[in-house]
Amino acid sequence: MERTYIMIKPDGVQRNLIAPILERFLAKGYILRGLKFLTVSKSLAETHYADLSSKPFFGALVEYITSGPVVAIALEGKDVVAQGRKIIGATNPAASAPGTIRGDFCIEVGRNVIHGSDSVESAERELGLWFPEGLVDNTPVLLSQIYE
Ligand SMILES: Nc1ncnc2c1ncn2[C@@H]1O[C@H](COP(=O)(O)OP(=O)(O)OP(=O)(O)O)[C@@H](O)[C@H]1O
Repeated sequence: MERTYIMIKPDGVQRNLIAPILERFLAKGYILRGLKFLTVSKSLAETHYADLSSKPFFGALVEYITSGPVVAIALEGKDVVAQGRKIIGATNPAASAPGTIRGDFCIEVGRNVIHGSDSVESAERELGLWFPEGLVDNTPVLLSQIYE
């Protein structure tokens, strides 16, 4: 089944949003396949955001992501990449709908509390980067109550 990479950014961790953010994905029914609390090196941050290296905010973005520990999360589920992005909301919280994570928990684009892969291909690349050891086998016994 499809997988995605979600990351609670340093501001989300510092603002004690780990539990409420995780709750939204797990209550929905997505399966947890990886969970890690770690400090991010500059090189990992630069590799993760390599696509944005020419943007004027790249330096500030790397500084932000390395400013404190993050929570790295691997989730699995039907259409989890696109649905996960909906749960997260628009990149700029000013445009994120209420009810989304960014719409409910943050104000500025440079402090938008969470990351979610934007395509199945980026998800696989990012999961390889953040979980090089592989994911955890985790098949909930209640799977038939989530999927028909
Ligand atoms: N104009 C900007 N000014 C400052 N930071 C920005 C700006 N645009 C994007 N960012 C930061 O860079 C991150 C990556 O930007 P991207 O365009 O990939 O958005 P995204 O895919 O919604 O976000 P993410 O990759 O974090 O899920 C954003 O989440 C935000 O933290």
